[in-house]
Amino acid sequence: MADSQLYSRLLLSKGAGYPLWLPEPYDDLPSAYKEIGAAIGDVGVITSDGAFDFVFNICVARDHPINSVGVPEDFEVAALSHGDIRRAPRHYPPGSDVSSAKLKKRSLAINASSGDNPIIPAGGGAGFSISTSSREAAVLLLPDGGASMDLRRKQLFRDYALKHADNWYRFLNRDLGRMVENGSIYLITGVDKAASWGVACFSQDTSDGDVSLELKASMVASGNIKYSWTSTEISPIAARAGPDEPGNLNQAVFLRGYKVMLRERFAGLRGAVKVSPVEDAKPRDLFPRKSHVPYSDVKLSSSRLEFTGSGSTGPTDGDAVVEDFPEPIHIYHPADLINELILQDVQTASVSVTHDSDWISVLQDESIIPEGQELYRRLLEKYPLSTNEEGGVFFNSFDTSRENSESPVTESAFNQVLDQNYTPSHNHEPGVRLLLLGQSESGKSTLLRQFQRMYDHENFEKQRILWRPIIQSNIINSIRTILTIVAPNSISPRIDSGRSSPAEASGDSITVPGSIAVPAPEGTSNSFSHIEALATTLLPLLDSEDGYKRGPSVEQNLAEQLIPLPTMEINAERTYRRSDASRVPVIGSKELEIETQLRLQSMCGPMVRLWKNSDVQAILKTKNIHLEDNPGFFLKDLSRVTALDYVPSGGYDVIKAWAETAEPSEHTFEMKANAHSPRGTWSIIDVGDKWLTFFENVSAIIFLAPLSAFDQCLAEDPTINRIEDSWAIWREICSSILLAQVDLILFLNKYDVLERKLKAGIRLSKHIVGYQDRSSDVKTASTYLKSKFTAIHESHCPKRRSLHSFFTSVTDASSVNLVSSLRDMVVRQNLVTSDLL
Ligand SMILES: Nc1nc2c(ncn2[C@@H]2O[C@H](COP(=O)(O)OP(=O)(O)OP(=O)(O)O)[C@@H](O)[C@H]2O)c(=O)[nH]1
Ligand SMILES: [Mg+2]
Repeated sequence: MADSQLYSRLLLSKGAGYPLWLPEPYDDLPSAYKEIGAAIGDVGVITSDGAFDFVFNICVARDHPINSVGVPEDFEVAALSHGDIRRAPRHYPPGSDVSSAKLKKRSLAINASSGDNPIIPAGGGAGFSISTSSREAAVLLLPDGGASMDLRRKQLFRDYALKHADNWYRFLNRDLGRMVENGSIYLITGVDKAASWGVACFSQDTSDGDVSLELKASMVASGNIKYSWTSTEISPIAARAGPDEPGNLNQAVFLRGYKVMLRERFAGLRGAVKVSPVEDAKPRDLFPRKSHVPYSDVKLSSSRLEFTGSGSTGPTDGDAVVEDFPEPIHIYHPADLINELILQDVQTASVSVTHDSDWISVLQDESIIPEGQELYRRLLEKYPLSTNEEGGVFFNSFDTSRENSESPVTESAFNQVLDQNYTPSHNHEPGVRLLLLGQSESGKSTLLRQFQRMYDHENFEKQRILWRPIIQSNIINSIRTILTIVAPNSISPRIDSGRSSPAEASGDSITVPGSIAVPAPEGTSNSFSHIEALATTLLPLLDSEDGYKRGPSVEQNLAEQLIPLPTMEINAERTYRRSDASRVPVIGSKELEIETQLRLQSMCGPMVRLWKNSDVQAILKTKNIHLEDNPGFFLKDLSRVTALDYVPSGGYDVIKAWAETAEPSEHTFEMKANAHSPRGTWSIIDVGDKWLTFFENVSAIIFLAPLSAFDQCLAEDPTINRIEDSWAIWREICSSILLAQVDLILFLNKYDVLERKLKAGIRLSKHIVGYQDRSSDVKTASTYLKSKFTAIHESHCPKRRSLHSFFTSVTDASSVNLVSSLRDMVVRQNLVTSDLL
């Protein structure tokens, strides 16, 4: 089987439409077409090498440059209304794959030691490696992601196709001499497009260990990234990558539409139709051995095609019959046999159309698509076959009552649709796309919440209650931190085993390796036994956290409108995340949440006493622990947040709550017009630590650097100061060639905490050697830290660009104003072209 056939056959079962082995537009097509690639309204055929051979488009006028090949005689424009096209610009996030088999995928590390320019494609690292142990597989890899667009009002095209089918075949075969087989004409109603892709497939008789491939990025002269496959196992794998000239979102990886078939008007032909039993059918068996080529008046003399002349059993009116393919390469498309079977069953019909969504809707999670006859059987069970007055037949999978209520077509609305369909790729991404970057706990999610609070207020309000388990977990964490320091002997056995009972734990004989022994300040033995007693009382609380089941992160649970992005394996050296998974707040069941709230309420008194205890405060101070500045600190609000009817407040609790971002997510906001900025859609991506994977079509990056982290080290490497780590990430972002065009906004965050720490006497010079003996006031310190960031920016940017930097405390309500001025700035600085807003 040809590679293209194997590939499409394996990926058809994914239900995304017809997969193209050759996503790039053919070179000889009109340049206006090549720029945008396949689009809604295209009429063409799938070729045996797995491409879409475009002929004309029904949505634009006959003299549109796209229709330079010509249009059928009775051509009329298929008029669409505004809103008829549903667009999902980021349907495929960068680094996505569509694969027929289980795949191990990894982003490749950039080899920093090679001294190469760091090329960081959108997919992260220097490309991807994939491997599978399956016997056969087809895979589509989209390093830069992809968009999808679909016609909402498909009925319009269905009726159009039924009406014009005859004309189309006449035009293609008689006028253009294309010799397209009956059933092959495809009217496109939906397409998935990408700017880059890799496709691969193989099939081998025996499974011989893993098959692996690497899709690697390289930069071409235009400055764009091009991908190519490398493999050590050339033999069984067919693989392609493209495009050759990257830059446009014009590569069609999946098509959806109507397949159109005419009734074969000759008895001899109908008799030749052979339908194989479903169980042992192979793709080529599913097609008639004689193919009908309607309206061809070409004298066919090749061995493949034979014109059988006129006569009672042969074609007349210039029709041709393709006879006896020596090794026919039929392009397998599920809709083809369905159309044939429909026409067999409905003898009065002269033309049949089947939409891809019809057969997709009867797929049942199968790894290989069932044969057409089985699909036809399922379709008959699900939808009625309907005919129209002109002799057209189709599966009626639509709610026709809705069809009649469609809004009338207007000229301007139609033009808008054309614009949507035919504007060049860089204009395809409407609105502002902001990427939030920065080391862990830098304030990315907090800033996002400020955006949500301001611009998606209704949802933000609705979601407040969902933060309660997170806040519960934050409180318990704070108590655990205190007890670990002030009463290690009481709680450490629990930390170790998580299971020992309070009776066991309180025994003096238990020795705890690694626990911190804090000497009791003189004359405080009474107080210390009081602390021990409090610790024993509070121990069950620590257990209650252990009862939390691992679950999705709060970001995943929060809102339906969040678009989850895929988790990718990222090179460990490039993650700046602490690896302590036990710190990830998780959400358990509602019952557990209520139970925990009850416990918290019943222990509110002991918790307050523990926190307020002067010895506890003294010990924390001696050990330089400033709990108030730790993420998720709620001990000052205990009586409020432990109330049974507690609902987190939006302005304070939700903003202060601490939940490590486990999964990247994208959030969309509809921004209303204000005095400075027009209306527009903004999307903000909070990537957690998976940041290398996402920067396609980003308008600006907001980099958050927590200034207060100057006295902290990375948990995973205590030799690295967190501020220095921030500088290292910043350097990497500034120097990236691929980000050279992206505007950078620097948030020097947690200014409030920096100020408190300095006032508390923590000296910057003790932790940042270069600070030397400068003054310890917050102004001097913050200006110094900022100058380090700006110097890195200046010396590492591949080309000059301005930097917008701010001192921020994104937890403060005032940062809402900053967010709104940021909005104006993003617009003013022309970070996006104004026509998009
Ligand atoms: N006081 C203060 N706290 C802040 C500030 N910014 C963030 N925080 C707190 O710091 C903690 C971490 O903030 P997040 O927004 O979760 O940090 P992040 O960058 O999303 O962290 P990850 O998801 O782990 O990568 C939260 O508890 C915030 O309330 C700030 O400017 N001032
Ligand atoms: Mg976060």
